[in-house]
Amino acid sequence: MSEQESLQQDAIIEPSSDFASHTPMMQQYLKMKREHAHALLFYRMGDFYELFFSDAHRAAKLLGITLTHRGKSGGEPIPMAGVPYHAAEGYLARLVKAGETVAICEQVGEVTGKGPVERKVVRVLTAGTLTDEALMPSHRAVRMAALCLQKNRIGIAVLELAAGTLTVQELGFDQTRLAIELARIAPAELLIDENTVSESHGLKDKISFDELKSLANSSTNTATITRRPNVDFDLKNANDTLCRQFGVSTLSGFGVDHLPLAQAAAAALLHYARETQQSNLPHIRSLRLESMDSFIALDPVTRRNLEIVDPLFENGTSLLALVDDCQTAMGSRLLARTLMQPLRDTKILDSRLDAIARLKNGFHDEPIRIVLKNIGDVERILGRIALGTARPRDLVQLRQTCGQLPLLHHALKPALQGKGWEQLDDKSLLDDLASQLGQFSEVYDLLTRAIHDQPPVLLREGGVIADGFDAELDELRQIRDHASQYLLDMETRERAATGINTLKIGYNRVSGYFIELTRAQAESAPAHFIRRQTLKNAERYITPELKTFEDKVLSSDSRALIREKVLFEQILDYLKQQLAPLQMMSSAIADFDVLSNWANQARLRSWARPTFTAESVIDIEGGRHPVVEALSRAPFTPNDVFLSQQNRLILITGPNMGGKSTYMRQTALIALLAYSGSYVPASKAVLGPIDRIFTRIGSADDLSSGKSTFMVEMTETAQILHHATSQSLVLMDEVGRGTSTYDGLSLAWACVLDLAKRINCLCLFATHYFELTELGEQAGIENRHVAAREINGELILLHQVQDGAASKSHGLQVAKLAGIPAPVIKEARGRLRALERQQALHLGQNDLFDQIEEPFIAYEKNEDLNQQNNISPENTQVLDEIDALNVDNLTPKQALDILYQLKELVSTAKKD
Ligand SMILES: Nc1ncnc2c1ncn2[C@@H]1O[C@H](COP(=O)(O)OP(=O)(O)OP(=O)(O)O)[C@@H](O)[C@H]1O
Repeated sequence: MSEQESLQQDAIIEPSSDFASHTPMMQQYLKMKREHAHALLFYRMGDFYELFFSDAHRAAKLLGITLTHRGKSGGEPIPMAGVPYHAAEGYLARLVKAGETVAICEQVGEVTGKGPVERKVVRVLTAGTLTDEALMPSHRAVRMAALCLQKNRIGIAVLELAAGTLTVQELGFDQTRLAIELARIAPAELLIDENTVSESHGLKDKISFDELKSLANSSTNTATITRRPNVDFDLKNANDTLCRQFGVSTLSGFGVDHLPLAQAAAAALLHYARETQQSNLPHIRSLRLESMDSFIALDPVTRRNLEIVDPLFENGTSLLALVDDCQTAMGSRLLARTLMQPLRDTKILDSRLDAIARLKNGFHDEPIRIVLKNIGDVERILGRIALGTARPRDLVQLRQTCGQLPLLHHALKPALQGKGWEQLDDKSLLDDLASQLGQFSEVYDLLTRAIHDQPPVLLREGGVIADGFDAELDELRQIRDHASQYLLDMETRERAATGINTLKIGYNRVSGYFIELTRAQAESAPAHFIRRQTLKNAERYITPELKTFEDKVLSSDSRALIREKVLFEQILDYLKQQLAPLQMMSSAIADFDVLSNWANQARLRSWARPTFTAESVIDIEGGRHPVVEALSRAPFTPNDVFLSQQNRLILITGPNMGGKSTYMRQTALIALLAYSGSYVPASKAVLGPIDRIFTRIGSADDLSSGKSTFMVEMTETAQILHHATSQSLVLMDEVGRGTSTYDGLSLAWACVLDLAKRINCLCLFATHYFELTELGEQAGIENRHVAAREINGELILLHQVQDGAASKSHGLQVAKLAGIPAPVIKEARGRLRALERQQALHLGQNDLFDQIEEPFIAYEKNEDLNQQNNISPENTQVLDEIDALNVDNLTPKQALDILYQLKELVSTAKKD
């Protein structure tokens, strides 16, 4: 067994508890590890980060790196794993993705030769506090949330550290609402008070720990749960913490002074961010109060079903992926946020739609988008500037962005002047945003003068600060680069001054630089030559000038680096002073990007501007499903939807593959897009208020939660029946199909009535139960169907939604299309007829599993029989019908009905 294998298999060695028995370096390590017990400690050793003891085992396992050992502790080898510092980012990214917290410990002191170099944990990386470019996805925001629960209320705070945005809300505790909020926020890390949560009691007995975990890790998000000290959530201190952060004496300006739990949650986030970043977070300058009532609520199931941000299947396309053609990463992230939280305030939406109209109609978005292409991710760059972790190339991108601002103002001009402007508003959003952009010519000038055109990735590599920016740095570089020329020049000068032509300037490691004269010439040495060394035939001197030069040359490289660092820090300090207007500029750019993107999408895809009304309606003409339309090669068939005060529920019937799900989803997506402030895939869309979108679409076994398909279906249905209101949009696809026919039918029946009559919501209900279409006679419920034709036995799906119920299911034809073998289809057809006959005869079957009264002949046998007797299947059917009749039990009305049916069968057979 190799040493590596034996180490992997060994029990994890813990450090000896006798502190004094460790080497000074190990003592330093252990002290630091004690302070960061829950983190993997990356301990800097020269060009490596090293991990020891159990950290080494863990890192070796997670990263697949070699586990070895360094030195001994209590007579045992110390397990060690290491990664080179210059390649650390990739490893860090993998660890954080795996949910680990990593403390980075750097050497901060000088090497003195006495004891270990001073070290300090400079940063702690956690899933929710990432800000490094290489560690986070560029198009997805990384957010961290904190929950503070007391009695029946909960405070929720959300921090996006890289962008410096902090939002809070406080609401009555309700698990469903919490689920909706966590799905909207999609935090990467969730902080909770260690005193209020336990494995056995969950969060103050209100929600079990497993439930909380599953809310934090819904189908659309994965979050690490981090327990934090109770004191971080202290209600009394929270106000102070926040006031200090924002430099105010009261929080009333933020509208949160009466929300102690929201404050406590926000304070907990700040404590954590400060601790992990070792920074006072200067870019977090305010706090925004949110209310979940300002958004259309979307639970995790609905987000998933509608494939808003993530597709249901790996190769699928989400709505976001389809419509995101933003030119900047900030724009893409804002677009995702916009779709994640559709707004209910139609005034804000209308102002955004006005802006899109103006951009789109005059084609003004095109030049804007061209300029935006050259703009960097300033939002995150500013975050790194504030945290002191900005890198040279961050400043290059900031410079480039500032350089683009005059071009952006120029590109905006026609849009601001109002050409192509439809519905003029007094106060235009575009004007507001343009005024927030600013010019930043000073920042641009400074960065142009200060930062090299193409600096290296890291400051410590040198060559970041441009030549000509700082005289001291220039001189140091000059000395370093031109030392030999300088010496030659000095030599020429000294020869001329002394008249000694053999004067030489030399260097050796012991004495450094010197001027050498022959013994004979030594007498002519001028007074400022200071004797250093006497040789057999020569004298060596130093001069003040040469001494200064020597000091400069010998240390010029490291001094140049130190000087560069000082200058870089000064530039960061200068930029920190400008954070507020720079952040405003970056947020305006993101807005322009999103608005231009919507304008471009609307034009490309022929989308129409939606209108909002106070009446509870959904009136869509020529609606299309944006993703199906874009991805399908065949032309998409547009369809109308009309739901109003009188028509609350549409029952949709029709064949499989007919387009029922597509029709329902497109209705929800049109509403979602409209309430995200976008044009929509329809020729007209008028929408009334919507408080929440619910979906019960498709189903997959949720084996991890131990729920069967039917159980999942019923749980989701129950949620809807409990929580939908008259302003909710509800999509129900084939409810009841997961159980026996009659059970399912009865449930679906009762659900339709409850949705339409009691809840009175806006509802689309797709079903294969034709019996349900009877309900279409009732007030508020309307039958519609997806049309299909059978021509010469071939099924043609028209995807057109028409009034009335479907007349036929065509299930077997669709099965045939799907490639079910012909004998199976034939068998199914026979079975179907028998079933239909029984239904027609009102013999009633309690359950599909009951024995059908009539003995059924297997299809092969049946076929033989038909051939023998030369009886067509239709004839057999008619004869079977008659044979199965129990004439004595029939009422005159039933007898007449059967006669009609038989006649229908015969005439259909004749036509075929
Ligand atoms: N309006 C339309 N225009 C063009 N193609 C469409 C339209 N609606 C649906 N389709 C196509 O038909 C396919 C099936 O649609 P959909 O899944 O909505 O059918 P369905 O009626 O819900 O089927 P099932 O009852 O089997 O669930 C879609 O994937 C799409 O390719």
